[in-house]
Amino acid sequence: MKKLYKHTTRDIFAFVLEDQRVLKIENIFGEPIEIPLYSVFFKYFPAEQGLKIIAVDEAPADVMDLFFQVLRDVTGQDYQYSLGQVLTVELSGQNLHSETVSLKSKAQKTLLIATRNEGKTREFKAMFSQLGYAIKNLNDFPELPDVAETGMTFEENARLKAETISELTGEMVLADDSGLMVDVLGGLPGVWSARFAGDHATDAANNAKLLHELASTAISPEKRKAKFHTTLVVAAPEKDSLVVEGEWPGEIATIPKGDDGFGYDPLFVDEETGRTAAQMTLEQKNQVSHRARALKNLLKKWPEWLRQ
Ligand SMILES: O=P(O)(O)OP(=O)(O)OP(=O)(O)OC[C@H]1O[C@@H](n2cnc3c(O)ncnc32)[C@H](O)[C@@H]1O
Ligand SMILES: [Mg+2]
Repeated sequence: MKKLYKHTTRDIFAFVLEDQRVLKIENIFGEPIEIPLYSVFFKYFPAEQGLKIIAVDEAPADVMDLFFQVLRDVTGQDYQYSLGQVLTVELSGQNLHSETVSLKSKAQKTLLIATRNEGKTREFKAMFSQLGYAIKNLNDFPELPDVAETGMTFEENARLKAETISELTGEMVLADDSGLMVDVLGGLPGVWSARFAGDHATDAANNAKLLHELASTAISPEKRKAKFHTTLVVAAPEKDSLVVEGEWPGEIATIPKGDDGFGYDPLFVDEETGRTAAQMTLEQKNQVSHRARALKNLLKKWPEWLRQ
């Protein structure tokens, strides 16, 4: 028999999941509840075990309370917490953990993007803020693992990132796998864009390698045709993932230009305007980029997919 925990006054229940390292928080009747407990869960909850919390009404502070009650019970440690702008966890009067949090207001939804790339995240933040979503990425959850991109296609890698993190958190998760595809290089660097000049290569090293590869073979502009590609995957528990793509045609400049953006932006010349992506403001890039086009395709399918 699973041990069932219940909040002292509210109809909020919890039980421990054996052999499943997830934290699932469900709200039966209302909106999904956003509660900043993942870091604490992955840090302190016994390894190999998960927790499912079911709330009958939306009461984030009481869900917190029940979570810490269970944590104390399963660890035998007297963890205490306080919650304001910052969530702190204490043991025997000693501060163990501090994290800036905002308990979700009903109007604002949060979407987790399975990326550690702050350049991508900035672009998504701007695009999603117009849709009423706040964005978090994996840098907000240091306890979540890095997902190895072992796939040979953008879709395989985007699925790996979205589905792994969704399984671990029990939340809906978006992932982006993207890259630059240069015609004369047969589509390279493609899925290897982040690692073109070697594992953990800097953007500058990747750009230098690209210029080097094109120096002898591709002198004329028509030989320097390229496109940016994005595949987006949204994964959620008990659902088949949603997959969409977007592409942005252009060519590779002979010298880097512009200071904005990230990655290959200083070398990627937009076909329409002749400017590099790094010469555009974030807003301008978000009108035309591969990521923006993929998001547009996502928004066409997302509402129907959410209803399924
Ligand atoms: O996997 P995550 O954590 O999302 O971050 P990443 O940087 O490894 O991202 P990818 O695996 O999708 O690799 C894509 C690489 O392609 C490049 N890239 C993707 N989109 C870009 C853009 O909009 N502008 C410039 N370069 C981009 C950039 O070098 C990225 O590191
Ligand atoms: Mg990556």
